[in-house]
Amino acid sequence: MSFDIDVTLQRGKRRIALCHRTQARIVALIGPSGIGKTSILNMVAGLLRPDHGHVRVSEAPLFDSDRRLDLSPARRRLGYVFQDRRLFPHMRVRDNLLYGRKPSSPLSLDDLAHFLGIAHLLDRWPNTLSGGEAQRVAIGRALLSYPRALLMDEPLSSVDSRRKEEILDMIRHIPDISQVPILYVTHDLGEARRLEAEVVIVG
Ligand SMILES: Nc1ncnc2c1ncn2[C@@H]1O[C@H](COP(=O)(O)OP(=O)(O)OP(=O)(O)O)[C@@H](O)[C@H]1O
Repeated sequence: MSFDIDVTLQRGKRRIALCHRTQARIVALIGPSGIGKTSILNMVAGLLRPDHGHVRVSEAPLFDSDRRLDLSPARRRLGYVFQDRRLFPHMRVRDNLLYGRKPSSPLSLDDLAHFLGIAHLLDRWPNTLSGGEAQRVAIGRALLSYPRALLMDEPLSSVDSRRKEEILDMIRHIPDISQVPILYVTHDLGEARRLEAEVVIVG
Protein backbone atom coordinates (compact mmCIF):
# COMPACT_ATOMS: atom_id res chain seq x y z
CA MET A 1 0.00 0.00 0.00
CA SER A 2 1.62 3.25 -1.10
CA PHE A 3 1.01 6.59 -2.76
CA ASP A 4 3.65 8.42 -4.78
CA ILE A 5 2.11 11.67 -5.97
CA ASP A 6 3.92 14.62 -7.52
CA VAL A 7 1.52 16.81 -9.50
CA THR A 8 1.18 20.47 -10.42
CA LEU A 9 -1.61 22.24 -12.23
CA GLN A 10 -2.23 25.90 -12.95
CA ARG A 11 -5.96 26.66 -12.57
CA GLY A 12 -6.64 30.31 -13.35
CA LYS A 13 -4.44 32.26 -10.97
CA ARG A 14 -4.01 29.38 -8.55
CA ARG A 15 -1.16 26.89 -8.75
CA ILE A 16 -2.27 23.57 -7.30
CA ALA A 17 0.50 21.20 -6.27
CA LEU A 18 1.18 18.15 -4.14
CA CYS A 19 4.41 16.24 -3.75
CA HIS A 20 4.14 13.36 -1.33
CA ARG A 21 5.33 9.77 -1.15
CA THR A 22 4.15 7.48 1.63
CA GLN A 23 3.37 3.96 2.71
CA ALA A 24 0.69 5.13 5.13
CA ARG A 25 -2.59 3.19 5.02
CA ILE A 26 -4.65 6.36 5.19
CA VAL A 27 -3.49 9.79 4.04
CA ALA A 28 -5.59 12.86 4.88
CA LEU A 29 -5.27 15.91 2.64
CA ILE A 30 -6.17 18.90 4.74
CA GLY A 31 -6.49 22.52 3.76
CA PRO A 32 -8.87 25.43 3.50
CA SER A 33 -11.66 25.69 0.99
CA GLY A 34 -10.52 26.39 -2.56
CA ILE A 35 -6.87 25.42 -2.01
CA GLY A 36 -7.13 22.51 -4.46
CA LYS A 37 -7.84 19.33 -2.49
CA THR A 38 -10.57 18.08 -4.83
CA SER A 39 -8.44 19.01 -7.85
CA ILE A 40 -5.63 16.83 -6.47
CA LEU A 41 -7.98 13.87 -6.00
CA ASN A 42 -9.24 14.41 -9.54
CA MET A 43 -5.66 14.39 -10.85
CA VAL A 44 -5.03 11.08 -9.08
CA ALA A 45 -8.32 9.69 -10.44
CA GLY A 46 -7.52 10.74 -14.01
CA LEU A 47 -10.44 13.19 -14.20
CA LEU A 48 -8.10 16.19 -14.41
CA ARG A 49 -4.77 16.21 -16.21
CA PRO A 50 -1.79 17.64 -14.31
CA ASP A 51 0.50 20.03 -16.20
CA HIS A 52 3.42 18.02 -14.96
CA GLY A 53 4.34 15.16 -12.63
CA HIS A 54 3.54 11.56 -11.85
CA VAL A 55 1.05 9.45 -9.92
CA ARG A 56 1.84 5.94 -8.67
CA VAL A 57 -0.43 3.92 -6.43
CA SER A 58 0.94 0.79 -4.78
CA GLU A 59 3.82 0.87 -7.29
CA ALA A 60 1.49 0.99 -10.32
CA PRO A 61 2.27 3.97 -12.60
CA LEU A 62 -1.00 5.75 -13.50
CA PHE A 63 0.33 9.04 -14.86
CA ASP A 64 3.80 10.22 -15.82
CA SER A 65 4.19 13.35 -17.92
CA ASP A 66 7.84 12.56 -18.78
CA ARG A 67 6.88 9.12 -20.09
CA ARG A 68 3.65 10.39 -21.67
CA LEU A 69 1.72 7.86 -19.62
CA ASP A 70 -1.88 8.80 -18.80
CA LEU A 71 -4.17 5.89 -17.95
CA SER A 72 -7.91 6.43 -18.37
CA PRO A 73 -9.93 6.67 -15.14
CA ALA A 74 -11.28 3.14 -15.67
CA ARG A 75 -7.82 1.64 -16.14
CA ARG A 76 -6.58 3.36 -12.98
CA ARG A 77 -8.90 1.10 -10.94
CA LEU A 78 -9.55 3.60 -8.19
CA GLY A 79 -12.72 3.77 -6.09
CA TYR A 80 -14.06 7.31 -5.70
CA VAL A 81 -16.47 8.20 -2.87
CA PHE A 82 -17.96 11.66 -3.27
CA GLN A 83 -19.51 14.08 -0.82
CA ASP A 84 -22.91 13.52 -2.45
CA ARG A 85 -23.29 9.79 -2.52
CA ARG A 86 -24.33 9.27 -6.12
CA LEU A 87 -26.10 5.93 -5.69
CA PHE A 88 -28.19 4.70 -8.60
CA PRO A 89 -31.76 5.64 -7.58
CA HIS A 90 -33.37 2.92 -9.72
CA MET A 91 -31.40 0.08 -8.14
CA ARG A 92 -31.87 -1.47 -4.73
CA VAL A 93 -28.95 -1.38 -2.33
CA ARG A 94 -27.83 -4.91 -3.29
CA ASP A 95 -27.66 -4.01 -6.98
CA ASN A 96 -25.92 -0.73 -6.24
CA LEU A 97 -23.29 -2.72 -4.37
CA LEU A 98 -22.91 -5.32 -7.09
CA TYR A 99 -22.62 -2.73 -9.87
CA GLY A 100 -19.07 -2.90 -11.14
CA ARG A 101 -18.10 -5.70 -8.76
CA LYS A 102 -15.02 -7.48 -10.04
CA PRO A 103 -15.17 -11.30 -9.86
CA SER A 104 -11.55 -11.12 -8.69
CA SER A 105 -12.52 -9.03 -5.66
CA PRO A 106 -11.44 -10.85 -2.50
CA LEU A 107 -14.39 -9.32 -0.63
CA SER A 108 -17.77 -11.01 -0.70
CA LEU A 109 -20.96 -8.97 -0.71
CA ASP A 110 -22.16 -10.57 2.52
CA ASP A 111 -18.92 -10.09 4.44
CA LEU A 112 -18.61 -6.51 3.29
CA ALA A 113 -22.25 -5.68 4.05
CA HIS A 114 -21.74 -7.08 7.55
CA PHE A 115 -18.53 -5.07 8.04
CA LEU A 116 -20.25 -1.88 6.84
CA GLY A 117 -23.32 -2.48 9.00
CA ILE A 118 -25.68 -2.48 6.01
CA ALA A 119 -26.66 -6.17 5.80
CA HIS A 120 -30.23 -5.31 6.81
CA LEU A 121 -30.54 -2.71 4.06
CA LEU A 122 -29.79 -4.83 0.98
CA ASP A 123 -33.39 -4.83 -0.32
CA ARG A 124 -34.05 -1.13 0.30
CA TRP A 125 -34.17 1.66 -2.31
CA PRO A 126 -31.57 4.45 -2.00
CA ASN A 127 -34.21 7.12 -1.33
CA THR A 128 -35.23 5.31 1.88
CA LEU A 129 -31.71 5.49 3.39
CA SER A 130 -30.35 8.02 5.85
CA GLY A 131 -27.31 10.04 4.80
CA GLY A 132 -24.96 7.86 6.84
CA GLU A 133 -26.48 4.61 5.54
CA ALA A 134 -26.24 5.81 1.95
CA GLN A 135 -22.61 6.75 2.44
CA ARG A 136 -21.82 3.26 3.78
CA VAL A 137 -23.40 1.81 0.64
CA ALA A 138 -21.33 4.16 -1.54
CA ILE A 139 -18.18 2.99 0.24
CA GLY A 140 -19.19 -0.65 -0.21
CA ARG A 141 -19.83 -0.17 -3.91
CA ALA A 142 -16.41 1.40 -4.35
CA LEU A 143 -14.69 -1.41 -2.43
CA LEU A 144 -16.40 -4.19 -4.38
CA SER A 145 -14.93 -2.81 -7.60
CA TYR A 146 -11.60 -4.14 -6.27
CA PRO A 147 -9.83 -0.78 -6.39
CA ARG A 148 -6.11 -0.16 -6.00
CA ALA A 149 -7.06 2.62 -3.61
CA LEU A 150 -10.05 4.56 -2.33
CA LEU A 151 -10.31 8.29 -2.94
CA MET A 152 -12.72 9.96 -0.54
CA ASP A 153 -13.74 13.61 -0.89
CA GLU A 154 -15.27 14.94 2.34
CA PRO A 155 -17.52 11.88 2.50
CA LEU A 156 -19.01 12.76 5.89
CA SER A 157 -19.82 16.40 5.40
CA SER A 158 -23.57 15.79 5.48
CA VAL A 159 -23.61 13.13 8.22
CA ASP A 160 -24.48 14.04 11.83
CA SER A 161 -21.70 13.93 14.41
CA ARG A 162 -22.64 10.66 16.15
CA ARG A 163 -22.97 8.73 12.90
CA LYS A 164 -19.77 10.42 11.72
CA GLU A 165 -17.78 8.90 14.59
CA GLU A 166 -19.13 5.42 13.82
CA ILE A 167 -18.36 5.70 10.12
CA LEU A 168 -14.87 7.07 10.78
CA ASP A 169 -14.14 4.03 12.97
CA MET A 170 -15.34 1.80 10.15
CA ILE A 171 -13.27 3.63 7.50
CA ARG A 172 -10.18 3.33 9.73
CA HIS A 173 -10.39 -0.45 9.43
CA ILE A 174 -10.90 -0.61 5.65
CA PRO A 175 -7.17 -1.01 4.82
CA ASP A 176 -6.97 -3.92 7.30
CA ILE A 177 -9.80 -5.91 5.75
CA SER A 178 -9.16 -5.03 2.11
CA GLN A 179 -5.49 -4.01 1.75
CA VAL A 180 -6.85 -0.89 0.02
CA PRO A 181 -5.13 2.38 1.01
CA ILE A 182 -7.19 5.56 1.30
CA LEU A 183 -6.60 9.14 0.19
CA TYR A 184 -9.06 11.17 2.24
CA VAL A 185 -9.89 14.85 1.71
CA THR A 186 -11.19 16.86 4.63
CA HIS A 187 -10.90 20.27 6.20
CA ASP A 188 -11.39 18.73 9.66
CA LEU A 189 -8.22 17.74 11.53
CA GLY A 190 -10.38 15.86 14.06
CA GLU A 191 -11.55 13.50 11.32
CA ALA A 192 -7.97 12.83 10.27
CA ARG A 193 -6.98 12.04 13.86
CA ARG A 194 -9.90 9.68 14.32
CA LEU A 195 -8.78 7.87 11.17
CA GLU A 196 -5.21 7.70 12.53
CA ALA A 197 -4.28 9.11 9.14
CA GLU A 198 -1.02 10.62 8.01
CA VAL A 199 -1.82 14.30 7.64
CA VAL A 200 -0.67 16.26 4.60
CA ILE A 201 -1.37 19.97 4.59
CA VAL A 202 -2.24 21.25 1.12
CA GLY A 203 -1.28 24.80 0.20
N1 LIG B 1 -13.41 24.03 -13.74
C1 LIG B 1 -12.59 24.92 -13.15
N2 LIG B 1 -11.97 25.85 -13.88
C2 LIG B 1 -11.12 26.75 -13.31
N3 LIG B 1 -10.84 26.79 -12.00
C3 LIG B 1 -11.45 25.87 -11.23
C4 LIG B 1 -12.35 24.89 -11.75
N4 LIG B 1 -12.79 24.12 -10.73
C5 LIG B 1 -12.19 24.60 -9.62
N5 LIG B 1 -11.39 25.64 -9.92
C6 LIG B 1 -10.58 26.43 -8.98
O1 LIG B 1 -9.52 25.60 -8.53
C7 LIG B 1 -9.23 25.91 -7.17
C8 LIG B 1 -9.24 24.65 -6.35
O2 LIG B 1 -10.56 24.10 -6.29
P1 LIG B 1 -10.84 22.73 -5.49
O3 LIG B 1 -12.29 22.42 -5.63
O4 LIG B 1 -9.86 21.72 -5.93
O5 LIG B 1 -10.50 23.18 -3.99
P2 LIG B 1 -10.82 22.45 -2.61
O6 LIG B 1 -9.63 22.66 -1.74
O7 LIG B 1 -11.23 21.05 -2.86
O8 LIG B 1 -12.04 23.30 -2.10
P3 LIG B 1 -13.29 22.87 -1.14
O9 LIG B 1 -12.70 22.48 0.18
O10 LIG B 1 -14.10 24.13 -1.07
O11 LIG B 1 -14.00 21.75 -1.85
C9 LIG B 1 -10.28 26.92 -6.71
O12 LIG B 1 -9.67 28.20 -6.74
C10 LIG B 1 -11.37 26.80 -7.74
O13 LIG B 1 -12.05 28.03 -7.92
